[in-house]
Amino acid sequence: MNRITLARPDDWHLHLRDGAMLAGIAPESARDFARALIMPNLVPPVVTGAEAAAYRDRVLDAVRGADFTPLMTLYLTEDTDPADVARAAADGLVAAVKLYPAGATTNSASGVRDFDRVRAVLETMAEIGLPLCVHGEVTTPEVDIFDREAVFIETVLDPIRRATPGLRVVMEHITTREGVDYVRAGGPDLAGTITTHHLILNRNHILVGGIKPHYYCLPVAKRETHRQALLAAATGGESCFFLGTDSAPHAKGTKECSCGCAGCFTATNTLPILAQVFEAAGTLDRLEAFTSQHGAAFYRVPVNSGTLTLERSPEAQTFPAEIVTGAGPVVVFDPGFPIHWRVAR
Ligand SMILES: NC(=O)N[C@@H](CC(=O)O)C(=O)O
Ligand SMILES: [Zn+2]
Ligand SMILES: [Zn+2]
Repeated sequence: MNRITLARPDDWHLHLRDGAMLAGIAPESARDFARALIMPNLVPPVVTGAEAAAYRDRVLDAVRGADFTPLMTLYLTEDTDPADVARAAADGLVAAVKLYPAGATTNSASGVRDFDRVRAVLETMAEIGLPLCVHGEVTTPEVDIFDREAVFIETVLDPIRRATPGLRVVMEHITTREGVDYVRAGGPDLAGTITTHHLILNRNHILVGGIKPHYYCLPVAKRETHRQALLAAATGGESCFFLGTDSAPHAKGTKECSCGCAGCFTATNTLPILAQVFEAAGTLDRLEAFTSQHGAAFYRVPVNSGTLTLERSPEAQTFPAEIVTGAGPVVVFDPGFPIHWRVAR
């Protein structure tokens, strides 16, 4: 197959930042994606409906003219007001609430420490059907970083779900076989997003032959067996798994330094990379389900009416190595193998 046409894709987990970074990188997503779920981990975070409305306007300014709808999220804190969440959902302003365990990842200092303190918000969300998106890692210093997702499922996520019947949950950027198995067994109220880079990277890619700061993200890539489980989940056609790129721009200098930031920037070339990965797996016919259908179904929005066509050429494609922004250059994810697909313009 040399050409494939999909309903326009959605990115169900995207970081667009703010200010000069937002202005520089938002077009990279708006070019190929019709909608994206915009993460609220700004500094300070997007906590209230009013803050989400203002941020949505800034995102719309940044993509000026593009056919792109930002779906906003609220950052869950121990002080979040359930009534404000319910209002923002009823107004169609927010599509989800995001749970960051305090200290788990980039800009998560305002996250949740005591899960009992967010019980009322979670109960309201269960009543109105508003999904909770979860960064699923414990932050306990004793727990090994490669085990943090699996331990989170057992000690945090499963208890929350049992205590809050009807709560709809998305386990974001799953990185382990345990995550895949938990989502698969979780029934219609549970889904999992999978990133582009976690379909490609295992932990060797980060560490063997020299440290690769642009392959460092959280949750960190795991052993090859876990990557294979993620690949089987993404390409297997099961409706509980869909694309959330977690494209997370950081200025080059803040990744290439002695304490580099976590995040891979994949917005620019995600769809060509995914076409290559699905083709290699012999499942190109399931790419559209992963990029454009399953997520829409979980979030109860129609599949996009526009289309996007990918075409294959014998020669490898080249993509920009960096995106220039007013906040510094952002290095574009390099999968480490040739990509023969490009988006037809
Ligand atoms: N994934 C990352 O490594 N980083 C994300 C935060 C996140 O999604 O956890 C970021 O905001 O940079
Ligand atoms: Zn995260
Ligand atoms: Zn993220």
